[in-house]
Amino acid sequence: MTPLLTTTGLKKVFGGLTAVDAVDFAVMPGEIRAVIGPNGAGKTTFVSLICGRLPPSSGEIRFDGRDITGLPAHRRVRLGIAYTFQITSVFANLSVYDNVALAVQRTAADRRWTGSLRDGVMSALSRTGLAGRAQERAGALAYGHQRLLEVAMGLALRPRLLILDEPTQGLSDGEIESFTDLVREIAQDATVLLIEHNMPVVMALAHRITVLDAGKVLAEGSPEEIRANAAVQAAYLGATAA
Ligand SMILES: Nc1ncnc2c1ncn2[C@@H]1O[C@H](COP(=O)(O)OP(=O)(O)OP(=O)(O)O)[C@@H](O)[C@H]1O
Repeated sequence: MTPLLTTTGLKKVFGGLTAVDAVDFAVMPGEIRAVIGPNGAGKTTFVSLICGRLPPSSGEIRFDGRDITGLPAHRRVRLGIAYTFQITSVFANLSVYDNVALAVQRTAADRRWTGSLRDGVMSALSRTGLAGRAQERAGALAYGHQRLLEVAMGLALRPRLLILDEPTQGLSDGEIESFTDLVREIAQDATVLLIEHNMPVVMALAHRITVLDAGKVLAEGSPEEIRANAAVQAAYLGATAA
């Protein structure tokens, strides 16, 4: 099987700071991959390079065998890369329904969604548990529900690779549980790249985990391997995981 996504020698330098430092990375189709690491490790910068929000300083990104390093973000969305932002990117004054409708329209314009607008919106809202809030103003939703709305907007883009950046931040314990089920369901027809600080969520969901530290890959492996890795414990896990 060939990887869906690879990065080779991927690097991002901000002034004197190397935020992502020569990262070689590969994700297989259908995988749920978690990227973890201490604050400032370079996780958000790394996924921003993958989705095209930031240009790399050097290195290469391939998606489905194709070199996408120079492609603008909107072209990557068309290829099936969707990124839910760490900072809520919903339109506060539009309804929940209309926010998702914008994503469905975009997908329909690319002919990647051929059903009705309403079916596309309601399917994404049902999967995220937001169907009952379709007519609410997005800005009036609780923070956790706004995060779910972002996931619904990401799903409406019908991605092959869904990048979730700290999706459980601000969710209650019950919401985290349903979110975990949702990610498993999403992974039945998409590949998931998950940046997450909540270690129980990471350990429950990820097939494999990549640990970044100071922009470099410190370790990579199954949840069991990462849990047992002494270098990871020293850099990170000891402080945050039970
Ligand atoms: N636009 C930017 N300009 C300058 N420095 C930046 C910029 N974006 C990020 N950095 C720096 O790059 C480093 C990596 O940041 P990044 O946000 O990618 O880390 P992170 O692992 O996602 O952290 P967190 O877990 O806190 O979100 C940090 O030192 C940060 O201050």
